Amino acid sequence: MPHSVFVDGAAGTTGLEILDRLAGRDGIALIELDESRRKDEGARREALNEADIAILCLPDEAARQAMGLLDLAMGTRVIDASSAHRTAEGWCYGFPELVGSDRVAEARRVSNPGCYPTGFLALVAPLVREGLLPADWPYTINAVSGYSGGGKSLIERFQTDGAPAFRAYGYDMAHKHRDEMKAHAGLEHGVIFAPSVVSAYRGMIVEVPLHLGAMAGDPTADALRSALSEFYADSPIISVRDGDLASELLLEANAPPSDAMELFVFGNAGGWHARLVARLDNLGKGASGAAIQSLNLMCGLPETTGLRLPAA
Ligand SMILES: NC(=O)C1=CN([C@@H]2O[C@H](COP(=O)(O)OP(=O)(O)OC[C@H]3O[C@@H](n4cnc5c(N)ncnc54)[C@H](OP(=O)(O)O)[C@@H]3O)[C@@H](O)[C@H]2O)C=CC1
Ligand SMILES: CC(=O)N[C@@H](CCC(=O)OP(=O)(O)O)C(=O)O
Repeated sequence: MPHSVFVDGAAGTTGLEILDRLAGRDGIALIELDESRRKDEGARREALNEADIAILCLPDEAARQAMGLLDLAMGTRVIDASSAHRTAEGWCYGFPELVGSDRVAEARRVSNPGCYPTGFLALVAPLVREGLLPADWPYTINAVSGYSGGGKSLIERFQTDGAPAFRAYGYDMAHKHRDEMKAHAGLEHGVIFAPSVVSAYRGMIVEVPLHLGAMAGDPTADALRSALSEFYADSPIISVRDGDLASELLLEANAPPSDAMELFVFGNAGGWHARLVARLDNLGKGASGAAIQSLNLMCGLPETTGLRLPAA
């Protein structure tokens, strides 16, 4: 029997990329609502409850409302791409490399990680867990994203005459991703997060600069890189690159979709300064690709089925 899947918010940026990854896949039967019914509450209620798995690609408030439309007796499992449930009780954080594929495979409620937290957590969470980086450090994250990260409204803003070339934001110091980063890295302090947007459709670079020399235990950039390489050795999605090979990291204006994520650890000659960097597609491992990875696990399929990964 195929697994029936309903994407609520299928006409949005994340939803469309999920449909693209599901196109032509065996074992999946899509439940679709046409344009006239896609926001109709009754039609959505019916589709949500008919599905084996519902993927919510909605703004936070609409995602919470969708959860209220579910009849628990129907047993629909949920993957929520919004930030409504990322630190909520009873939800599995959909980052299989960090929480374990088995936990995602068995979960009834999976919260898809945010795009920026995906880069930050991939770099920092394993190193904190292994005691190589302190949990009580005041971490800072500098990041740049393609404009599709802001959904339809930001896409329109960046594709209209007079669009900015660069937009820095988050100056209220209260970006919604901060709690998610702190919670899932197991940190003691809130992070300082400096996000920005460039005039490229997709892609992001997330950087964590570190004064290693001021940390107890004197971790070195080489030690951090080795630990990450070992941690992700079996991952077909996350790879650790040799920092010596990169003197610059680029985002292409028209990059194709990718579900891969590359990690870099750059260190200075003395080894007391490091820059931990993740490069990923905000719509790939940062959103739609991650949702498909979780969907695959929940359906008992190989976790990379349907993902957009570069040829090995
Ligand atoms: N874009 C990205 O890179 C990432 C996005 N996310 C998250 O994924 C979710 C979706 O984001 P994104 O795709 O970018 O946003 P978009 O704005 O591109 O799409 C949201 C879609 O939801 C639809 N929608 C809004 N309210 C309702 C409702 N009540 N019922 C049914 N449909 C509704 C919108 O309809 P309409 O078309 O009429 O506006 C739109 O099609 C958000 O929570 C976002 O934070 C997470 C990680 C990365
Ligand atoms: C460029 C841009 O605007 N990005 C979004 C985050 C995108 C994302 O990860 O979405 P969630 O809302 O699901 O967390 C922002 O900063 O709010």
